[in-house]
Amino acid sequence: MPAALVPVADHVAQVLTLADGRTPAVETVALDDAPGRVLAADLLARVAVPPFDNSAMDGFAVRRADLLTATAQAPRALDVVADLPAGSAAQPHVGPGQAARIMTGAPVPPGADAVVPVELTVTGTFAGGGDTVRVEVVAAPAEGAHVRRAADDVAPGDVVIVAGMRLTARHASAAASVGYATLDVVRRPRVHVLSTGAELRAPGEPLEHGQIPDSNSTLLAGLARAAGADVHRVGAVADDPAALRAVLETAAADADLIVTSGGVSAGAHDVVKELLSAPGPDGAPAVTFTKVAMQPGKPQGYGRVHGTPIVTLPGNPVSVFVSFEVVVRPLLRALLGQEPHAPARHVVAATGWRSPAGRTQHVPVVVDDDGVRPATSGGSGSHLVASLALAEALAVVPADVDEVRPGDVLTLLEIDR
Ligand SMILES: Nc1nc2c(c(=O)[nH]1)N[C@H]1C(S)=C(S)[C@@H](COP(=O)(O)OP(=O)(O)OC[C@H]3O[C@@H](n4cnc5c(N)ncnc54)[C@H](O)[C@@H]3O)O[C@H]1N2
Ligand code: MOO
Repeated sequence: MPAALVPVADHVAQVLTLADGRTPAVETVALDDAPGRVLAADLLARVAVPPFDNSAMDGFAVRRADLLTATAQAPRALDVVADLPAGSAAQPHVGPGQAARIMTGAPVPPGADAVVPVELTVTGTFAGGGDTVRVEVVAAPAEGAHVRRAADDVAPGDVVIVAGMRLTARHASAAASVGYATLDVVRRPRVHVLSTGAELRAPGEPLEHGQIPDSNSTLLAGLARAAGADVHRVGAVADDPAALRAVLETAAADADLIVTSGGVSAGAHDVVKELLSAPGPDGAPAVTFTKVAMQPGKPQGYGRVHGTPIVTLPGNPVSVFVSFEVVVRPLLRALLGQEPHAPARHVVAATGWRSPAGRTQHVPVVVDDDGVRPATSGGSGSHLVASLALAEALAVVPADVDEVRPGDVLTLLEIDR
């Protein structure tokens, strides 16, 4: 009787042990280079946002108490004692019956407690050169009107970005706004990606009967790079144990993680399994090959080669994609000092489909207003690599469900992150 399939969560937990005891190395990058990187430590504001009380409008900084009775019929006149453009370092005192002309972003001067927009004034021309002119205000401002308070957004010492965050342009701009020109980020894990199979040719090469393009190494390299890794794509290695051994030795010397595809099932030429099942110096196999209760992606392996973590994925291209999302991405996240699993979202099925009993199904889906539906009529077929480009997410069907019905709630794995 065949051995029971390993539940997906148990397998992922085993693979994650490859990251145990590894502390991510840290490096400093300029803000422009920060998007795509992972923040190494909580970022505390060095300066407040805004750093000072400032005007939200072009107009006049005033004392509200002067203007309580101001209306269009009975405007209130004030003496204009200063002109404050954004960037002004001047701090003129605004006394009773006075105003300062002020532009958006300029510091609100001492004594003033509200800003009247220029549209609510009738004679707001300013003579310049320090001359005192008068402005008429036609409405009473609300308390603190159009004043953006210092530290409205964050105060010095506030946590602005938490460690482990995958940085975007928004994070880089937040860091700039609180006083940083550089950020400490996690060094990218070095990942070597290779494919195995005698049938594989490099993309674009002419194909003889029986041959196919190596699409898996392109897929894995792109996914790992987008997840934050520094990737070396080895490409395709023939089904030859000596050649594979040599490639793996080179990879182990350079990489933090090796990811392979193909050669892990029950075939006569499954070279990855054949080579790496052999016991290491202490007698224990360095790589464990197993069958996981998932579809696609059942045959899997994980372990170490010369001490370097390795994950061996099955060869079918959709299996590779699903395996990356389910198995490799959590490991990469762990190597980057992130929580292995991003928070799950839920969706409803817009249509029904079959799912293999006893295996968690991961179906490439498109996401519409009424829910998700398989991206191709072939569902989760593991060879449908060209149509995989249509997918917008993976829908997860639990192992104990063999039929999805319209309206069923499913977990959604986001892709292209
Ligand atoms: N007797 C059994 N046969 C198979 C089993 C099984 O349990 N018993 N499992 C099936 C499942 S499920 C999968 S998945 C595949 C996995 O096989 P391998 O990991 O050994 O992969 P290969 O045989 O090398 O290739 C499978 C398939 O994928 C194509 N392929 C491989 N590499 C690439 C690449 N780099 N780019 C594009 N396409 C690739 C390859 O040509 C094959 O068609 O085994 C089943 N068989
Ligand atoms: O589990 Mo295999 O990956 O069906 O296709």
